[in-house]
Amino acid sequence: MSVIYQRVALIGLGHIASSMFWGMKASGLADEVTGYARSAETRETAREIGLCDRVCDSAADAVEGADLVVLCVPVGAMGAVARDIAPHLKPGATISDVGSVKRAVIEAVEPHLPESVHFVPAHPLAGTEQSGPASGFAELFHNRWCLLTPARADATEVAKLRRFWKGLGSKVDEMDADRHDLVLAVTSHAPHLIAYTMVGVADDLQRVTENEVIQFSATGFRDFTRIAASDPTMWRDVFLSNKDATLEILGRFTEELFALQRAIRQGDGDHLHDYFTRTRAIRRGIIEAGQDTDAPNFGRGAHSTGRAE
Ligand SMILES: NC(=O)c1ccc[n+]([C@@H]2O[C@H](COP(=O)([O-])OP(=O)(O)OC[C@H]3O[C@@H](n4cnc5c(N)ncnc54)[C@H](O)[C@@H]3O)[C@@H](O)[C@H]2O)c1
Ligand SMILES: O=C(O)C(=O)C[C@]1(C(=O)O)C=C[C@@H](O)C=C1
Repeated sequence: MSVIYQRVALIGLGHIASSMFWGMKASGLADEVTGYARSAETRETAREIGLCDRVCDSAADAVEGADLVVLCVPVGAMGAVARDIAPHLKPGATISDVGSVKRAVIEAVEPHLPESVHFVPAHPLAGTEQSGPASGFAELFHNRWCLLTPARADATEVAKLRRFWKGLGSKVDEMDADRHDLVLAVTSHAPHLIAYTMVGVADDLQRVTENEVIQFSATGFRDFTRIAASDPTMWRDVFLSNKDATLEILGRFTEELFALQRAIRQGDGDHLHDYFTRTRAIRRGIIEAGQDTDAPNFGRGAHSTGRAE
């Protein structure tokens, strides 16, 4: 891979930024990567582990001369960061972000940006329950989608950012920001809230059963505990920033849950069996379409229908 942006600035040096940095180094996508994080402790850790070619003590220094600036902070902090860096941006630079919500980020960031820069918000659909500067790894984005929701940019700059994310190993697509927020409310935000709730319920119960819940927890529940270990600041901001879509999905979820609850109470086995048959077919369809790269049989007889470039 050849260099796509001479200088890249990462603002916020946590899980996603560190994965981007190691990925850029592995693929040679940038000549120099500068970084800034708000806490002195994070900047110190970054220096110790060699995260970024240059760690700066201010966001202004980090973005000076950068061709690509990526905001990698919690969604609720994006607006304030954009306001702070705006006067220091290089004309012609592309500003992007990795926030899990797109409409709220566009509304918070765009008003601060000078006319002379491009703004191409992005969301890599990849991550783990880890956070912080030491948690990143170069392969995080491999074979994962990265969705771009261009706000103010010409086609050449959007295409350049597409190439950049492809260079990090992602499949890239474009989406309208509102559509993105609704889709992600279904596939990521509501499931996280459900995992948080289930682990909270188990914790309450544990006080009654003294450790049995965790000791004998099955694989499904362990997956819930992994998700529920995700960063509290990040997820607080996601729910507060994607309020309408999340509440819409949770409303539908609650209706379905009540229907299943009634079927159990009334002994309506047909309802339960039909429902589970439908959901099983959905999972199998995803695997057959080759869209679940984690599935044990991925790549065996699977064909891709993705629109990745
Ligand atoms: N973790 C995931 O699974 C995942 C996946 C895709 C997208 N995202 C999005 O990526 C962004 C970063 O998430 P992460 O997982 O890397 O979080 P993280 O907690 O690992 O890192 C966030 C970093 O931002 C810094 N920070 C916080 N407020 C700041 C501010 N005002 N100014 C400067 N730095 C500040 C923190 O010190 C930390 O270094 C979030 O917007 C999140 O929604 C996360
Ligand atoms: O695998 C996980 O731990 C994740 O939660 C990653 C995940 C997701 O829901 O898939 C979480 C939030 C992001 O915005 C993108 C990816």
